Amino acid sequence: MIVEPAPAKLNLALHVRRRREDGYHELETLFAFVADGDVLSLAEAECDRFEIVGPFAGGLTPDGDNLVTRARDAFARDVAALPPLAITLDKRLPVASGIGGGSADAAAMLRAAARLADVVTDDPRLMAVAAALGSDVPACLLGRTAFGAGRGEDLRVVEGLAGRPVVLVNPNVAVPTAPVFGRWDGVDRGPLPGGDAWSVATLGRNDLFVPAKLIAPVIGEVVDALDRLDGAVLVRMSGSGATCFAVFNDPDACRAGAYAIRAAYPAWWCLETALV
Ligand SMILES: C[C@@](CO)(OP(=O)(O)O)[C@H](O)COP(=O)(O)OP(=O)(O)OC[C@H]1O[C@@H](n2ccc(N)nc2=O)[C@H](O)[C@@H]1O
Ligand SMILES: Nc1ncnc2c1ncn2[C@@H]1O[C@H](COP(=O)(O)OP(=O)(O)O)[C@@H](O)[C@H]1O
Repeated sequence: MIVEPAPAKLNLALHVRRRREDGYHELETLFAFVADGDVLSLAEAECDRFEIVGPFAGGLTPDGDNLVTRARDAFARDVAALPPLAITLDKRLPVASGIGGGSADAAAMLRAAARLADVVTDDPRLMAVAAALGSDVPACLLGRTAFGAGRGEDLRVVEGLAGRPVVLVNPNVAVPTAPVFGRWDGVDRGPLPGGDAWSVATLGRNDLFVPAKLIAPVIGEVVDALDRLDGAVLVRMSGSGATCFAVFNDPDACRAGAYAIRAAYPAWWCLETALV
C-alpha cells in the first residue's frame, strides 16, 4: 500500500500580466504548500478501481472525469506501464476552491506512480505530463515554495517560509477557475516585487480577487473576517478563490483565529495548519 499526501497549495501572491493567444494568462505567482490536504492511497489489485471518500467526496463523482485517473492514464501512456491499482482518494479539501485540490491529487498520483514504476521524480517526462494535466500540477508535483511564471509551470524554488502558521477559510462556495480569469479586466498592475519570499508575499497582490468577488461576493466577507483576527500578518485570497488565508507569526494566535472563525461562521470550512 502506498499512501501519498496531496497538500493544499496557496498562491501567497498572484499577479496576472496578460492574456495569451491560447486563452491562458501569463502569471507571476508565489506558490506555497501547507501541512494538510487530500490523501491518496494505492494498492495493487486485480483490476483498476477508483473510489472517493472523505468530507468533500460528495463534490465529485468517482465515475466522472477525475484528475487522479487522468494522471494515472497519462503516466501509463507517456512514462511507464503501471499494474492494475485500487486507488482511494480521501477528499479533505473543498472542490474548486483556489487551493489546487485536484492539481495536488494529480501530482500525488504521479509521485506514487513514479515510485511504483521506479521512475525518478525529477524525470523530465513527469513534469511534461504534469503540465499537460493542468497549470498548477507542476507546482504541486514540486510541492515546495516556488515562484511560478508562464501558465504557472515555469518554477523557481525559494526558501524561507516553512513553519509559519496559517488559517485557510472557504465559505463553502465552489468557484470555477475559467470564469474568474474571464472577468479579469486586462489591466497589467505590474510584476511581483523583488526581495525575499516573505517580502514578495506581503508586498504582492492577488489580481483575481476583484474578478472572483464579482462571482462570489461572500469572498469579501471572508477577507474582512480574517483581517479582524488578532495577530494576522498577511490576509489574502488564494488562486481564483474562494479560499482565503491568514498567516500568523504566533501559533497560539493562529489557533485563536481559527477558533474565532469557527464560532462566528460555523457554515464555513476552516483549516488551521502551517506552511511547509
Ligand atoms: C488560478 C490558479 C493559480 O495557481 O489556481 P486555482 O485557482 O485553480 O487553484 C491556476 O493558475 C489555475 O490552474 P489550474 O486549476 O491547473 O488551471 P487549468 O486547468 O490549467 O486551467 C483552467 C482554466 O483556467 C484558465 N487559466 C488557467 C491558468 C492560467 N495561467 N491562465 C488561465 O487563463 C483558463 O481559462 C483555463 O481553461
Ligand atoms: N480529484 C479532484 N479534486 C478536485 N477537483 C477535481 C478533481 N478531479 C477533477 N476535478 C475537477 O477540477 C475542478 C477544479 O478543482 P480544484 O483543483 O479543486 O480547484 P482549484 O484549483 O480552484 O482549487 C473541479 O471543478 C472538478 O470538477
